[in-house]
Amino acid sequence: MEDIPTFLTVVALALFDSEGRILLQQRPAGKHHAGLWEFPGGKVEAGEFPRDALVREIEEELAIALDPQTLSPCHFAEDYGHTPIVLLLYTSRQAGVRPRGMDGQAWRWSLPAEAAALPLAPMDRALLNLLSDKAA
Ligand SMILES: Nc1nc2c([nH]c(=O)n2[C@@H]2O[C@H](COP(=O)(O)OP(=O)(O)OP(=O)(O)O)[C@@H](O)[C@H]2O)c(=O)[nH]1
Repeated sequence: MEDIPTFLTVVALALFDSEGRILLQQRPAGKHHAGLWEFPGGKVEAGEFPRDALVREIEEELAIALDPQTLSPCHFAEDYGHTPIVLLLYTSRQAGVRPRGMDGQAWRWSLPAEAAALPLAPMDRALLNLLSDKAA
């Protein structure tokens, strides 16, 4: 059997603030799905565990030192497009976070209803609906 994964694993974070808002970022120009809003995160690299990949991505993208102890596995989504992807969504309520867009990307805190009105990355609308009950 070939030692090649059949799908990409992507990890993403729904970070809640004390008002039940979620941190979203806009995919930068030049990337796949540029301009769409998403939960911060990215691809799990070979040899990495998902939550380590998430801590790395959040540091790289938003200069947030995420405490892994605050992470809870929450939902997953799948997209069987050209490159099949399984996205693992975690939540965190880590306090005192001050994001910086390290790729020059925009970011915002949004209530679930506000987030639903944004143009979202493909798998995110379903994930947002599942998250809405966790906002309060
Ligand atoms: N990070 C992230 N990716 C998402 C979300 N929803 C969703 O459909 N995706 C898709 O999952 C894939 C993740 O790739 P990515 O581009 O974020 O990963 P990465 O930062 O490691 O990519 P790179 O290779 O450009 O550095 C993209 O096709 C992206 O559009 C989401 O909420 N967060």
